Amino acid sequence: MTGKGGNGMDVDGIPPAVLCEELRYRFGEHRAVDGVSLRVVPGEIFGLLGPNGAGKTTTIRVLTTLLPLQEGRAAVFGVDVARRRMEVRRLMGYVPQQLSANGALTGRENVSLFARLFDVPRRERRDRVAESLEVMGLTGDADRVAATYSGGMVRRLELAQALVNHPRLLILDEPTIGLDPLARSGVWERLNELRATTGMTVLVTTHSMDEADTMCDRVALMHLGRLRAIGTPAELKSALGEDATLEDVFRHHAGDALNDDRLPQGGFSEVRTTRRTAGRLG
Ligand SMILES: Nc1ncnc2c1ncn2[C@@H]1O[C@H](COP(=O)(O)OP(=O)(O)OP(=O)(O)O)[C@@H](O)[C@H]1O
Repeated sequence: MTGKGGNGMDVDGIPPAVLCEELRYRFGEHRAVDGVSLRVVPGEIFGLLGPNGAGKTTTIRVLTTLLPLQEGRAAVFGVDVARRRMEVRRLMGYVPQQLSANGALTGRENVSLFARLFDVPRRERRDRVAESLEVMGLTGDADRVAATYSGGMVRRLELAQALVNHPRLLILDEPTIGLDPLARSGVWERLNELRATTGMTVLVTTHSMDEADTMCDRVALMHLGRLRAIGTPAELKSALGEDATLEDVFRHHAGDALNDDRLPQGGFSEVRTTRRTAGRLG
């Protein structure tokens, strides 16, 4: 990681892909995000980890400008999230936890819709849509309605939708939730290829410590609105002991939060965790 200079710039003059400084967000009296500071280096896959209710989605929603910035500072490639919202939106692709594809449309129609929403110039749309579908391995299935796709294909379709904008930063909220191991590795394979070919920065939230360990360059462990640890998976594990897993690291910093029923999880999170993406489209 490069060193830190003044006004959020890294010393080599390149702004971080994501910068959060003392970010806070409250829902009424409840502090969902409580003083989060982090920087994501351009080109890395950065994992924001934590149990239900940790504040991951709220952090992401502030970064994507879907929630207003209440306190602190956030910037994407040096562009201030509070003051230059439209510019920030143009820099990023976002795949939320909620379904963002329409089962009644074909894969190609779904991606075309996003190309229009993102204002991709009309003469470039066809090629951009085809390119995004190709990158996500969906060319052969592009003209089938999405309701016939498997869960893994739906997730890759949602990634294709987010990519049609040629974003510099891709933000993914639980991209592999509800998918079987094969579909999970399919999604990660495509993300890795994408990063290798475009140098795109990826910010991903996940509950899965195993996935984060293998797939992320660096991770931040979040619990009850605060960051408890940040570093490469190897650094975090070796600081704890020779055979430590990332899950051990998490337990060290956050107790038994990974399966603590007393946490403010809410029924909806439970449903989200277990539902199958394909089923949602049927
Ligand atoms: N719209 C809302 N109104 C009130 N409280 C909310 C709202 N959205 C989230 N919260 C609360 O804020 C806290 C952080 O929620 P958030 O969704 O950011 O966590 P998370 O780490 O993304 O969890 P999950 O993995 O379940 O998505 C939780 O306690 C949650 O109940």
